[in-house]
Amino acid sequence: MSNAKPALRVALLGCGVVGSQVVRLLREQADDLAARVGAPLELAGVAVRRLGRRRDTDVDPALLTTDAEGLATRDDVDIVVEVIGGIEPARSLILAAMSRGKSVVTANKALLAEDGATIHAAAKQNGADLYFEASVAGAIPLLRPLRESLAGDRVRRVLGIVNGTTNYILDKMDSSGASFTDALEEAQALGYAEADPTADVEGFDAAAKAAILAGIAFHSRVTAADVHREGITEITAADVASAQAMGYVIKLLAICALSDDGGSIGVRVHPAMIPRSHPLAGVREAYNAVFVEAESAGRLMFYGAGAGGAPTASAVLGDIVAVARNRIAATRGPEESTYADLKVHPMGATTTRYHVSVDVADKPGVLARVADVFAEHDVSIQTVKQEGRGDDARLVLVTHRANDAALSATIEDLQDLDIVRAVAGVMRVEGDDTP
Ligand SMILES: NC(=O)C1=CN([C@@H]2O[C@H](COP(=O)(O)OP(=O)(O)OC[C@H]3O[C@@H](n4cnc5c(N)ncnc54)[C@H](OP(=O)(O)O)[C@@H]3O)[C@@H](O)[C@H]2O)C=CC1
Ligand SMILES: N[C@@H](CC=O)C(=O)O
Repeated sequence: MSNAKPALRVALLGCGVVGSQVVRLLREQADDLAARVGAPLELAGVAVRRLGRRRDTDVDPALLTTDAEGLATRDDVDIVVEVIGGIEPARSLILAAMSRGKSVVTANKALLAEDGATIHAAAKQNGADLYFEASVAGAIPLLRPLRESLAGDRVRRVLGIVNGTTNYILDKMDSSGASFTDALEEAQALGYAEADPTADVEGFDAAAKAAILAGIAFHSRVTAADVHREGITEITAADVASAQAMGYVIKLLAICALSDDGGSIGVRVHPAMIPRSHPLAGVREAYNAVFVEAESAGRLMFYGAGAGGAPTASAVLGDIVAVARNRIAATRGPEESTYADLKVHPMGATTTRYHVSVDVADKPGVLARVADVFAEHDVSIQTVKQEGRGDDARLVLVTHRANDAALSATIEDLQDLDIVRAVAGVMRVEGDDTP
């Protein structure tokens, strides 16, 4: 009598940048996967929007369908992998699959950050597995370490680069002086950018990832709407060059941090100047890197490919193996943990540092009047430099940490001073105090 377990059948919803690589890996690694799972994994079908479209890998045409719901709910399907993206129809498809007892693997950060509550509740109600490692930082194992390996610790901060497209763009602008538009086109051609790159360059993608990270790290429900978000579309080649001249590099950072009293969380995504000696400054191209700071573990760094078909498919495959093993063992992975129920505090209540360039009239008393405005808002100046420019001068100030609301009020009041020609640049500074 044979001990071979029957195959586990996988329905793939979406066969684009990520899905086509999932198909390839399921085929090329079939024997290894079967050995690791303890049963073969068989592709039951592949749902797409356009049947005739050219794919990046060979897909048996007999497996292709446009009836995603029919496939996701078929009786002969055990595992549903959603790599369509967006809110609908992805949400309805996942819910339909769970209601029919399927295990679900998804890479869909937009959906989890907007309506994770519904998806997690359905997983719980139906006793279904929900794995989503690929939704944050592509290939990097980050969610499972947070959910499982660090379950015995207290995370205080998660900080890093979680969007490959914007890192690619900022890196190209920094290393070759490329324009924003040229660098974005390259990132799109390489498959890093979302279908609509607005999600990347305006920081929505990073904000969705920050919401997922904060929710897991702090055992609370955090949605994309809770995240303070600024993108990189306003950053010019001149900003990049001026940061470079001062020994800084501009990166789009996601920062999720517990307040000092541990009673709330700050979750923000914005461009920031970091010193070129900081480890995040060396994160090039579409790579991602995330620091997790936990009370007992100290500082951990996770680094790797944050976007692209094959790296993301690696994370999807890892989840497929995990849910397949769970099905064979008749068990489930960990449920969502939101017991701490911490609230997200507004950006104004966060402490940050600013780098400010102000064009002023070059005459006596100007520096004192500018310094007075900072003092009125209780913002302490760390360094100030002055460059002459004919009748005008440029003051470049870097502050100490201060309340973000006080920093922005300082900028508003500076703009009202008669000796100020223009506030030429304002950017947050991170990393001087965090290697
Ligand atoms: N690209 C990346 O680097 C990463 C992506 N992700 C996430 O992975 C997911 C997939 O991304 P990606 O592969 O880049 O996206 P693509 O746009 O490349 O692929 C989307 C796929 O979904 C199919 N599709 C769209 N609408 C439907 C529908 N109504 N029914 C059935 N199929 C449909 C498309 O079909 P057709 O091919 O016929 O148009 C296409 O095959 C997203 O959630 C994304 O955020 C996560 C990490 C990294
Ligand atoms: N567009 C995203 C893809 C992965 O999530 C990125 O650039 O990081």
